[in-house]
Amino acid sequence: MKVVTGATMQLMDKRTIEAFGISGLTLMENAGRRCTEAIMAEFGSVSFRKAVILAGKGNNGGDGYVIARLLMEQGWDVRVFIVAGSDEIAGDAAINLQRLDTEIVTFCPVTETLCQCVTSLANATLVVDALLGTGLKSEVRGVYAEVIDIINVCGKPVFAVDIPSGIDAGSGKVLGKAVRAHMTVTFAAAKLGNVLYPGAELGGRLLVADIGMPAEVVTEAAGFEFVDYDAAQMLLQPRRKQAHKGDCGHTLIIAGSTGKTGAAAMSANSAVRAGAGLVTVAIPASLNAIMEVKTTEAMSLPLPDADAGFLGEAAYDPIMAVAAGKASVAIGPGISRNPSTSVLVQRVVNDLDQPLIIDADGLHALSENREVLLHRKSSVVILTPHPGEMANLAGITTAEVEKDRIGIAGDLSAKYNVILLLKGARTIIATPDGEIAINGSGNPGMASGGMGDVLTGILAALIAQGYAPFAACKLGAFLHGFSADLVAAEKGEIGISAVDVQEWLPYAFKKLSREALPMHF
Ligand SMILES: NC(=O)C1=CN([C@@H]2O[C@H](COP(=O)(O)OP(=O)(O)OC[C@H]3O[C@@H](n4cnc5c(N)ncnc54)[C@H](O)[C@@H]3O)[C@@H](O)[C@H]2O)[C@@H](O)CC1
Ligand SMILES: [K+]
Repeated sequence: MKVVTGATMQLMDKRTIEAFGISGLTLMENAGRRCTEAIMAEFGSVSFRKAVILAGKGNNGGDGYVIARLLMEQGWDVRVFIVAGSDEIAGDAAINLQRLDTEIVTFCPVTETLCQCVTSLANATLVVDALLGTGLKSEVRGVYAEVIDIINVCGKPVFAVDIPSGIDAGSGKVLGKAVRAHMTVTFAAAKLGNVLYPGAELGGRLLVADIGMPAEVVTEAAGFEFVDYDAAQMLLQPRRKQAHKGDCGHTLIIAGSTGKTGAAAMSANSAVRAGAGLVTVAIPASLNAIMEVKTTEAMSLPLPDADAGFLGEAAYDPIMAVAAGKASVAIGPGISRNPSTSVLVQRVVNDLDQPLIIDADGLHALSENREVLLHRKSSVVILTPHPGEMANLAGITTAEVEKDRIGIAGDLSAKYNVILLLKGARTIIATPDGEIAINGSGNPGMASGGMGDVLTGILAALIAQGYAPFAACKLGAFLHGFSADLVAAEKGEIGISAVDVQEWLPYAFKKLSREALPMHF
């Protein structure tokens, strides 16, 4: 699904009107009609049908007037409250306002005029939020903020036009105060504010409506890819019926140290569950016995131990030897932050030419010597930081990362010529040539240790199976979250463990597959 900023949507509107001769009035009519259809689909069968429409002074309000007219045509009782004076409404919105019976319209430019609105809401079937859309420019204050409070406490289903009022369409952030909607109908393409948190949560169920914008305007607009179920399904490749393990790739995972053998085991076992043909997990020799127990399908490879259960430079030669011919190499989960381990990671990342996935303590090692990324031999490097690791890599604070996740991920990806997968609620995947994908799966139950190790294993396995790097990251991030969603559907969100997500991966693949189940004769 395509996602754009509010500013891009305004350019798309402009191009549609100027280059294709489709008027703003037509777009507004279509927008209002699509919203009305969605309302009728949801509430058309209720016996008492009263809509209270709260409109702002701009075109979002204009959509609200169209909805008012069309719902009245369907026999609804409609009341429109406009948070502005009558002289403030202009353009297409004014034309649609004139089409309404003046008796149903009340202007509420100041707080004192809001009591009628509150009274009217008491017996409403639903409230339509047409206060502010992509034109929101600043923090919501004054009478707009009070109306948002009224909407949020009224206890009625809330239908948001384009985006919940108060959400910044370019970031999903709440500008001062925002409406909490049950459902949002957005137009032509989703806005970032519809899919990024907290906007995504405040919008409720999202529908993207076709308002007659030419397909080329939508496809050619600068934007982002939202990886939802349909998009992930398109990425999943069927496996050849004659496939053998040699076709499915051999991945090497270099991981683990004393106290963190679980990270190595989860990465290795997740690579198995994500379909790698063969998995070798390279660990410090003193941990081999426990690794043999924690992994069954994966082969463990004991490496020279620097001391009590961590790797140092003595492991460099054996790693280079065993990595030869591997389809992918993952390095970092639980590998420790010992100085000698960090030096080893830096040398290995510098010298290996296999596709690399670098996570966790591996990223810490790179933060201490970022130049390695510029001098490395491998043409495919995927970094999978969480916001704290990203902050270290970029030399900024975690708060700064969270302020502009897409921008920071994009910048670092271009700077180091790597695919940057920035984890979090709505994982961002950035490529050096400027592509950005946003993952749509996952749930708060994933906020627990080990989830990143599972993702590393999934990515290592997908790359080993021959997926192109960007496709592997999009599909891998989706499967990771989708598997957790399947676990949550069964067990609930709280208490989900990373191993649960690992073990549900085959079900996630199965649910995503377009293939019929194999028939056995
Ligand atoms: N041709 C078009 O441009 C179309 C626009 N459409 C609708 O129009 C919306 C965008 O319309 P507009 O650009 O008129 O803007 P909005 O209707 O989103 O904003 C309304 C007005 O609020 C003001 N404003 C900004 N921040 C504010 C704040 N914090 N507090 C109070 N007022 C604030 C702005 O100055 C603007 O005049 C879209 O979200 C969509 O709903 C649709 O009708 C489809 C076609
Ligand atoms: K709105």
